[in-house]
Amino acid sequence: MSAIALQNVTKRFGDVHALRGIDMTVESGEVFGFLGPNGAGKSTTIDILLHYTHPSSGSVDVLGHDVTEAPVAVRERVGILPEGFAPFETMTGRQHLAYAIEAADADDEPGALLERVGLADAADRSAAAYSTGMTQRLALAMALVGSPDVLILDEPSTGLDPHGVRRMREIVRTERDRGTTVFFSSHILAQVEAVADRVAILRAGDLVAVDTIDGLRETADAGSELIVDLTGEPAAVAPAVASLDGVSTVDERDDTLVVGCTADAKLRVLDEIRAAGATIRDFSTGETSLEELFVSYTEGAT
Ligand SMILES: Nc1ncnc2c1ncn2[C@@H]1O[C@H](COP(=O)(O)OP(=O)(O)OP(=O)(O)O)[C@@H](O)[C@H]1O
Repeated sequence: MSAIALQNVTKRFGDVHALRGIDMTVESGEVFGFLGPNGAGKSTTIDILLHYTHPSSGSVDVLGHDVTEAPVAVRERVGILPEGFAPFETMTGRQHLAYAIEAADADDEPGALLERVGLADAADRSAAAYSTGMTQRLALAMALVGSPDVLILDEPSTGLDPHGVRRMREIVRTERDRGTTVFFSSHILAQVEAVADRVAILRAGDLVAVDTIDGLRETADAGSELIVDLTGEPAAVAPAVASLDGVSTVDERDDTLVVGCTADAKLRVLDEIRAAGATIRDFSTGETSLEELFVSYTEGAT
C-alpha cells in the first residue's frame, strides 16, 4: 500500500501557482527526500499533506485516508516536525514531551525520547531558551511520540551540528527499519543522499523528477563526474568545456575543474582542456553527486 498519494494536486495563492499538478506516490516503509529550490512548493505540499491548507484541486491520500475527509485519522498516525517550530515560553523540554504524549494518548517516556535526540541533559531547562539546534531536536522528539506510521519532517537538519545531523540520520534509519515511512524536505543534499531510498525534485511548482538517486543519474545521463587538476586558470577553460555535448555541469574549485558528464564525454573534456592550453596534472572520476543532479534539474528556477 502506498503511504502517501497525491493526484494532480494544484495550489494557487492569488496569482502565484505554488503547485501546478503534482502526481506523486510514496510507498509504505520508504525514506523519501523532497527537494527543490527556495519557493519551489515543498512546504506548501507538506501543509497540504497535513491538511493545514487545502489544495486548489486534486486529491491527497495519507495511509489510505483522504486528508480532506479524514484529517484527524491522518494526524493520529503521522508524526510531524514542522518548519520553524517554536517552543512554549513557560515549559521545559520534558514538559513539552509530556504534553505531546498526553495529546496523542501515547505511552512513551519523555526521558527516553529526550535521550534519543540527545537532549537528556537539558530536559528540565526552559525550552524557550534552547538553541536553534536544541529546538530542532525537541521538535524531532515530539514528532516521534506514539511511534507514528508516517514521519513528515520539514527541513529536519536546520540548525543541527554535525553530531545532530548524524543522530538525525540514525533516527531516520531506525524508524525505517521499524517500518515507518519517512517523508522529508531538505536542502542538505549529502544528508538526503545518505538516507533517502527515492527523491522527488520540485521546480517552480512542477515535479521534474521522482526516482532513486541512481535512477536520476541515468535519466539525467550525467552518470559520472570528472575531477581535473590543472595548471592554469580553470575559469579560462570552463566555458569551452561547458559547451561540449554530454557535459551537464562545470564547477571551478581552486585549481580544479569538476565536470558532470556522460561517460562517453570524458575524453572529449580532457581533449578540450588541453586544446584550451591548460596542462592536466591529474584527473579522477566519480559518480555525480546529488548536489550536481539537483543543479542540473533545477537550474534557472531561481
Ligand atoms: N500563504 C501564502 N500566500 C501567498 N503565497 C504563498 C503562501 N505560501 C507560499 N506561497 C508561495 O508559494 C510558493 C511556494 O512556497 P513554499 O513555501 O511552498 O516553497 P518551499 O519550496 O517550501 O521553499 P523554501 O525552500 O524556501 O522553504 C512561493 O512562491 C511562495 O511565495
